Amino acid sequence: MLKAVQKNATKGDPQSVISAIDHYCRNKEWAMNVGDDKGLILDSVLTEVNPSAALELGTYCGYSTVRIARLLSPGSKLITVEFNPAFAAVARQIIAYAGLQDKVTLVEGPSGDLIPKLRERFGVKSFDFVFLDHWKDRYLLDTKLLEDCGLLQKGTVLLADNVICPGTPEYLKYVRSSPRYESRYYKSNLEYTKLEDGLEKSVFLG
Ligand SMILES: Cc1ncnc2c1ncn2[C@@H]1O[C@H](/C=C/CNC(=O)c2cc(-c3ccc(F)cc3)cc(O)c2O)[C@@H](O)[C@H]1O
Ligand SMILES: [Mg+2]
Repeated sequence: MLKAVQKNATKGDPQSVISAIDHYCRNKEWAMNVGDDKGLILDSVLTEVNPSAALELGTYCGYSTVRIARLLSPGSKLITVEFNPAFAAVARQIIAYAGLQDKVTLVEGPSGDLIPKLRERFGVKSFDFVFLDHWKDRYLLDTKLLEDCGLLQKGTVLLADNVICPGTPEYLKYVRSSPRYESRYYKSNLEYTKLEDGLEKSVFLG
């Protein structure tokens, strides 16, 4: 994937990096990026929220990191969390190739350990936007951890990938039944396939 970006994308042009990855993953080797179909929904929700402080759980190779960071207003920041050093190393290069390194802080380690430290380490008061795309059985745990750490404020938008495939049943049940969230499902398809998948947008009500 990184070679495809270096070969086919233009340095400093995030859209060309996104297109290079999508082309590679559609034609050469599937990978678990949010992809171009769900990516358009991510773009529109992000543009609507226009966050000054955004969090991504599960950087992987940085595809959604680039999608998010390219749409941030000047001065806004994205913190992305990844515990696999090999994936983090690739992501850093892809983020830098897109020229977005000044907007992105990639933190290496498990989300459960890092979330309670984000305030003291990065001076984050709270997040306006959270993209969940890491291990599916961590979505609910980490959402509750974000609540308990006071990192969500009234109006914070959580956007979760893969709520159908592979699926995140407990997380969905929680955000759809809790009076503290206003939740909505955006139907789409699993990246680079015709299978159904979708994103769940949940607004924290405080
Ligand atoms: C607690 C903790 N802390 C920090 N980093 C963490 C972390 N837990 C995981 N990570 C990191 O995040 C990524 C993991 C993403 C997991 N995503 C998926 O499993 C996934 C799978 C599919 C899929 C669908 C149909 C299939 F047939 C096969 C696969 C599609 C997707 O879009 C996915 O996101 C990966 O980079 C991992 O190191
Ligand atoms: Mg995903």
